Amino acid sequence: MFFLPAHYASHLRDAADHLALVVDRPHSLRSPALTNARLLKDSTGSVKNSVGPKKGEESLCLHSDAVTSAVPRDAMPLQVYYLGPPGTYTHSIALHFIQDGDSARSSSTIRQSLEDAASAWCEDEYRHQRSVVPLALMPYENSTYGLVLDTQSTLIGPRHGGANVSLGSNGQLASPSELSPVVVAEATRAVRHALLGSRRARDRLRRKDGLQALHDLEELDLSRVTKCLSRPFALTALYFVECFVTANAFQGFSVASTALGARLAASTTSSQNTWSTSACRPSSSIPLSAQHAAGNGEDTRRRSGHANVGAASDLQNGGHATRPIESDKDEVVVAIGTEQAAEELDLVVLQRNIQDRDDNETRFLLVAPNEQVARAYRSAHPQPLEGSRAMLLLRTDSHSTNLTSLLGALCATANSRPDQAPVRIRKVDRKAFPLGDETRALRGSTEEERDDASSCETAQAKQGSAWPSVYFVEVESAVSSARLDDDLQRRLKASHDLQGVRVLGVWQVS
Ligand SMILES: O=C(O)C(=O)Cc1ccccc1
Repeated sequence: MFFLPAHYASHLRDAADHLALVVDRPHSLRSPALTNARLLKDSTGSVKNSVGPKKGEESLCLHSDAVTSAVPRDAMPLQVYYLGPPGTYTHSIALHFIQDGDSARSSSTIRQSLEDAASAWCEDEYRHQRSVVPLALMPYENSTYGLVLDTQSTLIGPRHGGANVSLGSNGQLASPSELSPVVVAEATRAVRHALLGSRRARDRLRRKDGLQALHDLEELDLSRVTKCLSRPFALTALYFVECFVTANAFQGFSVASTALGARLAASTTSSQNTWSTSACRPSSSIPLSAQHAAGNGEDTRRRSGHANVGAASDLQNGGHATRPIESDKDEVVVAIGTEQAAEELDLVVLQRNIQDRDDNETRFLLVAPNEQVARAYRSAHPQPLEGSRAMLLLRTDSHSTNLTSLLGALCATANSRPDQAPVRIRKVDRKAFPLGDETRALRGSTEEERDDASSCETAQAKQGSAWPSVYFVEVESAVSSARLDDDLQRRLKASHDLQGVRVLGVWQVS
């Protein structure tokens, strides 16, 4: 595979009538596809496109026998870790994203996906080889629900979020220096929620003849549902859930991922419920994450484009079973998730498209566990010359931080110097650490971390209700990501107002 500037695409379109033309989504995580034409070797020559074009931005992906694959296939394959088990939204984005030779692997939590990527890198190091570029794919924000808090905590890094040494699923240790997340790409995808259940659940929900329809949902009487499992973003942001879960007084349960909810719903096939409170919590206590084993499902993209899905591990083995969730023989448990989860788990789609809005989207970030991996990714995926975005991180001890001077310094420095590219501040998010569990997590195991934590708490005590916070500042520029990176680093060094700001990643956008 090789890359051409986008304007060559129209010439190729005219000239190569034996080539099938495909429009590839420009903001696919496969970064070169963002603005460049891609030529892919394909034995069928048929149009292949699983993701459509977006808002008129097009890059062309041409398939033909006649074209030799010129993207360096000697480049290391990507290994993309995602929040599992297979069938999550993140999984489906990972599948869209990976190509020949790349693989997607399931992790139990969002944080674990980064730790797994870090330990895959360490494992290679240990074997004195470089076989893969391990990355974590993380949902960052949903247009209806908002920010994904576990992703934010993970991006802040182990120093601020918990343990400073972590163990990947492969048992490999990743040290703090190996876990320093760097964002390398992003993708935004529409969310299509489906209501999923077992065949038994479907049979129990079927309306009996003569029963007055309570709502217009096919022949199913959803008022008979007793429990609904999903990730908080689906449980709390749906009018559907409000109507059928809350109004009918059935309980919503928050689980670590939508596919985990589906798996638990699938396992409720007998009157005796088999899942435990360690796997899911009533949604009133959102946000909570089940720290369950999510299976070691691995998808390896084959030339045919199909994925091999690995077997899922037994959920009950990974958790710390406490007490079973109360259930009786009339239990009807459903889940909200992807239609792919129904396929993975042999569940029935009880209702599709239950999202509030069709323009509901989730934005995902592709994250390298450290700068070395980010460099390996970038060298295999040349960045285009224009259009980039960066995420900056600022940790403060209070919420009275002078954002005006911070943001002002970011822009003023840039705009007042002709040799620097204008930078536009796109958005600012904040993750607060109120005195509580998260602040306690700041008490790391090293002296430095304990000092950090206690200085936060002292500052809080002095300032009354002030919370230590981390700000995520996203900036955009028309220049290349390499140039923006250079510019930002220089600005951070030059401005006193920007002390303490760290660049969490610079990547291309179309
Ligand atoms: O649970 C899932 O299916 C996920 O992929 C996680 C997630 C969390 C928030 C928004 C989108 C996806």
